[in-house]
Amino acid sequence: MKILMMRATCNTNLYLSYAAPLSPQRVMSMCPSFYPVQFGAKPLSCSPIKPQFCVQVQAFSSQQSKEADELPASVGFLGLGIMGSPMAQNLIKAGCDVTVWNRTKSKCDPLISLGAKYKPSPEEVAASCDITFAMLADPESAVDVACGKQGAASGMSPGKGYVDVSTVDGPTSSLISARIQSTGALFLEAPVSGSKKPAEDGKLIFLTAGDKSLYETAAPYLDLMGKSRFYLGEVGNGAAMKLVVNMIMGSMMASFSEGLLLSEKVGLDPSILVEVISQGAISAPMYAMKGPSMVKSLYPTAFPLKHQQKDLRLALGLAESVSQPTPVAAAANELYKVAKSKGLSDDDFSAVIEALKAKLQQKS
Ligand SMILES: NC(=O)C1=CN([C@@H]2O[C@H](COP(=O)(O)OP(=O)(O)OC[C@H]3O[C@@H](n4cnc5c(N)ncnc54)[C@H](OP(=O)(O)O)[C@@H]3O)[C@@H](O)[C@H]2O)C=CC1
Ligand SMILES: O=CCCC(=O)O
Repeated sequence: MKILMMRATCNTNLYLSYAAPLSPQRVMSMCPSFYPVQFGAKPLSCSPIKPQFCVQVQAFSSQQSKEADELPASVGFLGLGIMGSPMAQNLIKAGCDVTVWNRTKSKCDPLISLGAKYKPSPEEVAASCDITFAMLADPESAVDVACGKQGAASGMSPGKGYVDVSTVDGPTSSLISARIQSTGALFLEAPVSGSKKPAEDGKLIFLTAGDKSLYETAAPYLDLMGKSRFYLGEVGNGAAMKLVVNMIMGSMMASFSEGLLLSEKVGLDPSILVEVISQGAISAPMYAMKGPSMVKSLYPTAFPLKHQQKDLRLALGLAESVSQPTPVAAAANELYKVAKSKGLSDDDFSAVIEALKAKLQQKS
């Protein structure tokens, strides 16, 4: 039985409380950059679900409490790559007391110039902050920074919280959660939907799961970095939601690449294909944003291809764990692997089109 309650407040914030399965429609609603979603009064229809996918969802489409003077806590930020840097910057710009760490120290410097404090290890950041966020490349680095030597867990204690916003798989998140909780501290996973520009604009979508009280404490910070947040229940659900979203995205990009190349091969102008798509039912901001540069064989990095391949690999593992066939994603994953082998790991994931070009050249 589904319950959907919506109410619009006078300041136009929309609060949506939704007790429902993790339906395909919910996944769609969490990737608004790919498909326009309309919340209606009518409940979305859901297919039968497995108990492990039953979650409590609370979504806040928000311009909520963004006043830094109401934020007493000191905040740590570990991992200052493409995403972590702008996210930490938004906290600093809002007036938060932020302490940063990054493996490559030079990436801390611009943030220190903006007013951040610096500590030389994750342990020292965690020891000096109330809440510590981590935005790391992959499961290995997320575990290392949280649980390794001089890792954040060594600096955690009761009263503190650790919020991992990296994209990892559920088992990795559970492992980090257990280590953090063993110190008496609280854990929340909160991977994000949205890329470099939404990170800069404070418009990310947080897919959170884990300790509810930490979710509530962290909410004002999430709102400084994002435009909405979903609370999905127990640890692993946020990771799973993120992997499903990125599995869809990876396949979409591979399919788009095939279309661009096929249009060219049959004598059409791929730029016109981009325009045609933009006006129809399959239009997506992702195609409109990446298409014009893909036509010019340019791939300025917003989401590194190596991370997209990592997400497909982890999503396929998730599917395997529940015996769910995912042939389209598996085929897409092979293309990203080819692209990696051609040295495109650090290009944008739209460079996957080069893997198809390479296949064409092999044939001719
Ligand atoms: N870019 C995007 O559009 C999005 C990315 N994500 C996810 O967010 C996470 C970060 O992505 P992004 O910022 O793009 O990635 P980057 O590759 O730009 O940054 C990765 C960060 O991880 C650090 N790191 C890597 N390996 C280690 C290690 N062994 N020990 C310690 N630190 C390490 C890097 O440190 P150093 O600087 O020293 O290399 C850097 O701070 C990934 O999980 C990604 O999948 C999620 C949404 C969108
Ligand atoms: O993990 C990367 C996601 C990129 C996006 O949501 O646009």
